[in-house]
Amino acid sequence: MPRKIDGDFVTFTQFIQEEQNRHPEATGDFSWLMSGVALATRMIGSYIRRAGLIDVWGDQGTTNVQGETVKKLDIMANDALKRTLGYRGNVGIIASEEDDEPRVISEVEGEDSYIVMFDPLDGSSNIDVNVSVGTIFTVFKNPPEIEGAAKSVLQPGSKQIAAGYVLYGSSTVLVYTCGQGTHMFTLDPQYGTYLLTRENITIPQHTPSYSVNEAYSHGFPEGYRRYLDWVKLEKPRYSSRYVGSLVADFHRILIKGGVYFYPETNANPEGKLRLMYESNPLAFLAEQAGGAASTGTQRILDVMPGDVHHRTPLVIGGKRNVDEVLDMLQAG
Ligand SMILES: O=P(O)(O)OC[C@H]1O[C@](O)(COP(=O)(O)O)[C@@H](O)[C@@H]1O
Ligand SMILES: [Mg+2]
Ligand SMILES: [Mg+2]
Repeated sequence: MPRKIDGDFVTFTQFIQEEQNRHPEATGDFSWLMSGVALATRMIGSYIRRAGLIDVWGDQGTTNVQGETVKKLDIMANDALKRTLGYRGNVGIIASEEDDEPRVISEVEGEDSYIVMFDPLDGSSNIDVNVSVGTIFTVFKNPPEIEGAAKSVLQPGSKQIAAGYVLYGSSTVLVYTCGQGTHMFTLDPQYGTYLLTRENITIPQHTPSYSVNEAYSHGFPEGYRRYLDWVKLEKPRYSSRYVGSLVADFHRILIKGGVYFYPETNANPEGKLRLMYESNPLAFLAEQAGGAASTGTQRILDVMPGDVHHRTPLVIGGKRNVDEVLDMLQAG
């Protein structure tokens, strides 16, 4: 059972406060920022749970900077995050999958100025069919010495100060790290509060399970095809799971282990997933849970981004599972 304080579950806000108390230099602004993220995800969760009762299904009728068809819920989620973060006063810059460029939202400077980047709705192709989707976020310090939002956001993932996601599934869970382990909170629908349910999660080192969209494997680099042939012959037999929502596929691996990969493909020669608000936050969570995350040739958190929508291949999961894939890639 999760840790309790005086017999009560630990709330997300209490947990952040505890972490901050371990940092005497912290000013408390950070927990105010995180409460903004938590509020926005509760709003997004309520839209998702009422899908069909309110108009959230279908396309918005526009295409985003990624060239993807934008869903109504992508925009509703994006607006919810921008609104709640906009009120915080300590968020200097935001960037989103759905916005062309990062934007300065307040002139706050110095130690208490943060950058927040997010994928407001992850797994868009699953919205209309009631399959789990998510929201992914990451927080960096806003470097006062760098001019302009476009440059300020270009920091390697190793500089993240916090990251997480919310999975809108059979229950709504928030998974979070600020570099002191990876922890999970479950939304109590009765009180609308995120409560600590798993602390210091550890990804199993090895689980015979992989997750990939094999429909594209003919376009994968040879090493990945070699891995897929190898796992099918291995004893005990590996199982395969693929939801098609990155957050849902990653969450299963966080709890049960295995490996997820989205390599370079013919359609996406640099990979499909975005470094800043998909691969980096999940890599931070995975490493804090004893797992690993790679581009196939480099640790994700060491990648220097070229721009805010930088794409990257991703191999993520239990350490030994990831090593098995990387060994196949190197065994060229
Ligand atoms: O349909 P594909 O090519 O397998 O891609 C699925 C992947 O694309 C994504 O939907 C991309 O994320 P968005 O939905 O946020 O654009 C991931 O969640 C998922 O893992
Ligand atoms: Mg996504
Ligand atoms: Mg998205």
